[in-house]
Amino acid sequence: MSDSNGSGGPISYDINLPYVSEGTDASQSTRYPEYMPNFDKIHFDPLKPFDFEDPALRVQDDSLPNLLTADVKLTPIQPRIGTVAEGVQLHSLSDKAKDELAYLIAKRKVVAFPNQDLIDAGPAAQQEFMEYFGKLNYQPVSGTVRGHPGFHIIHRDGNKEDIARFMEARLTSCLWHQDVSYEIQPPGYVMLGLLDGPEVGGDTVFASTGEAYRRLSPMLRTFLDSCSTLHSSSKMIAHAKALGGIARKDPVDTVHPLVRVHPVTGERCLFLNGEFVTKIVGLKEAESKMLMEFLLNHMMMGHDFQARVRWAPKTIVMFDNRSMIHSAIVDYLDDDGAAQLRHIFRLCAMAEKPIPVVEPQQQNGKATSGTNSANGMNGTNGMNSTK
Ligand SMILES: O=C(O)CCC(=O)C(=O)O
Ligand SMILES: [Fe+2]
Repeated sequence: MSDSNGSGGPISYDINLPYVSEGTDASQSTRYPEYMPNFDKIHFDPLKPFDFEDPALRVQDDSLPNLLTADVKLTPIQPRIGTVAEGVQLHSLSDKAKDELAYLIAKRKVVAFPNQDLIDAGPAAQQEFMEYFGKLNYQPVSGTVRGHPGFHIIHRDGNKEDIARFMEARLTSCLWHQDVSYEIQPPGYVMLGLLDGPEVGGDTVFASTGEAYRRLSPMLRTFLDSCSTLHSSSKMIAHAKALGGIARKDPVDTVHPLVRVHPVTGERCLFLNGEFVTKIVGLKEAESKMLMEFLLNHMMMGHDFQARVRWAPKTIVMFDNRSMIHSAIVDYLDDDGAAQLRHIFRLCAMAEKPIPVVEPQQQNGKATSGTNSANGMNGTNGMNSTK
């Protein structure tokens, strides 16, 4: 597919591919050797359909009394998106508080939790925590934690040659994407946990795909509401294999709506990224390429609907993969172009099959504008952004 990241070259996903080969002495390059990327040869069957109910829909009281106790302080990162939540320990939340956590993330889209005990609670506790929010994704190509296949591990330390090769044909390290968008039920709530990282740099940047949608003209929105796109993991898997990596799953190709309705907020969100989407179904090649480039550029350029998260070790960030597109920022290089240590894990909780605005049968001429309002909770809810 065409370039969406300003490099002029084809898009690949190799910035997340292994930088530590088997046999590397892990203890030299991390305080968390258990989380060094593992590439044991395991094969997973395709994900079967599963029932999903968003935990946020169980919330009765939008003041979130179980989560936002007196010692919790919420600070907005940007007025409408992003919150830093101090005083919450994810590890000790009740189920009711977890429902409210889902609600908070659905509303604010990305929430950072500094100083989390959960970081030191180990992979089993972290996986169990995220299983509350949906079925865990097992990563097809990237490093994981042995015995805990829900983990996707990024470990960068040095990697001078890899980074130089990666940057050879590109202008930026940014790869804007939604995680695992090619699955039939792609992730909703996603957790990132920083084990170790540079003092400055290595932020993660997020853009609101709902606000990106709302900025478009009503005429274009109506057209996009009826479009669908092809998401595929084929290229990522072929690329991993070409580099001598493993593939734990067969490629998955899925057609998704280009605009999806959020099951909690009712918001319509663009669902399109530069990593996995290969085309807009039904358009001619040039039309599809042009429209995808336009929409991706719009999301990447819209600094007035973006938020950047700054990290410190033991910070956990949770975000909503249905209403956000995001990118890592690899700017923590020394003068020689070698990366400082950054070691982070990701756990993705798979959610609903993306809800279209226009049901496919309506697209065949019966109706032109759908009004799938999902499950309410749209508009104000009295939740202050600081507490
Ligand atoms: O490293 C980061 O900041 C984000 C990583 C990411 O987006 C991913 O691995 O899917
Ligand atoms: Fe990601």
